[in-house]
Amino acid sequence: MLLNIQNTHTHLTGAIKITGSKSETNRLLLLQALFKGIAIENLSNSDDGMLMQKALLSDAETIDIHHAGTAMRFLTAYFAIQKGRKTILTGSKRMQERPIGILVDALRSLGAQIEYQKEEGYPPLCIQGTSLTKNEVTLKANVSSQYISALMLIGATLPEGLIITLEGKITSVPYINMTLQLLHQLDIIASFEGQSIKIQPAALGELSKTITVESDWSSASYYYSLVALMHKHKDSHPTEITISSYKKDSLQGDAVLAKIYTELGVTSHFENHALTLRLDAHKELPETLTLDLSNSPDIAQTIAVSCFGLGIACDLSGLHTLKIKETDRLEALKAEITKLGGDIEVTDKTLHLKTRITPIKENCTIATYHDHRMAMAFAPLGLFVPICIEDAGVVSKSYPDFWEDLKTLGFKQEIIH
Ligand SMILES: O=C(O)C1=C[C@@H](OP(=O)(O)O)[C@@H](O)[C@H](O)C1
Ligand SMILES: C=C(OP(=O)(O)O)C(=O)O
Repeated sequence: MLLNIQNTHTHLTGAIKITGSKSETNRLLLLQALFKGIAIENLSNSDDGMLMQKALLSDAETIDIHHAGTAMRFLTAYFAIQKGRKTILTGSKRMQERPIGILVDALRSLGAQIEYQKEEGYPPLCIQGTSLTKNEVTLKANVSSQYISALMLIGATLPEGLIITLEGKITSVPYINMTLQLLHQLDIIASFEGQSIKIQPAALGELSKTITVESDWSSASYYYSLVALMHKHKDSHPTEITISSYKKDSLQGDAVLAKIYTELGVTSHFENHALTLRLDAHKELPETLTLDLSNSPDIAQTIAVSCFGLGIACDLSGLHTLKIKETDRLEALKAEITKLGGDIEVTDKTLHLKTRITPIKENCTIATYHDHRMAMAFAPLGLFVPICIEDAGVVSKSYPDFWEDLKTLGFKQEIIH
């Protein structure tokens, strides 16, 4: 579906309800399958969350997880400990290009039986479930934190628990802390200090807990971007978008958005789980926004596009994980921002955008590369020019209601056949 979107209104106000964090949902669903007695509220309605749920309920031999990277990694650990069960775990063409060797090696060193079906180091996997015999493992921590969270999630089910030693610079640290905090909420004794994670064994089936998932902060990023981009109308009506349900003390690293976007003139106000984003029309924008995003890789696209829209430069670092996500996000950003008239350079871990001196090109078609975040990150530019988003349905990976929610903010949308 090719979608042409635009918002010519000179003011932006609205209230939007976003469903639960995809990351928290994926963790809690897996923990729920391992430890009976967990109830979850405000689950994510994302495709990835649904796929995770379906996979955990299925007794089929072949499980296809499509584009859901977190689910792929977590389920590899889960099926590795399903004694006596054989599972072929596969995914989309892109999933078969996303590396999983570090996790497979770690699980094998604990006693897991996992074979590659096609290329060494990549899905699909043939997993023969068994009891893991060891309780100590060492793995590289600089490629994806999902490998580490996957091990942490099964750690408490092992008879002696699990000690994980991390090698190298740890990437996406808040996601490891999120896993740790959720284990704590289930009264599992676990620690993460320096390069070492320790998980104590826990009794299976003894829990009785209800956990409410906070709404998804990565999805909130697109509203931060919209409010920031209203700088062009700063002399007109107040800009204010309320999103729910959020809290100040989040488990999600992407909550750093509140701090980052103050630089771009967006203030955040929490009240009774509602988060109101307001434009601070007097804020003087920086010439260059400089950020290390190694702790919050999923908001890199939003921030790059916000800066492009505002016409300011940005220097983003810590982007080494972007190349192995739904697409090579660095190359995708470069291609699409260039198409719109931007001057952008990328390396394999950084992005440098120059101050924009020419107007944004109108009626460009943004390619989305099977990546939900490409579609959603570029959509706010519809505040400036009509913009076409290719394969707009791709947003369902994390935020199926995105286009409907944008409509409520006055975005006109036309499907082009
Ligand atoms: O654990 C998680 O829920 C996630 C971890 C991050 O991946 P990396 O650790 O590979 O950066 C993030 O990009 C992904 O969307 C979700
Ligand atoms: C990278 C992402 O997801 P995953 O790795 O779970 O596919 C994402 O949602 O931006």
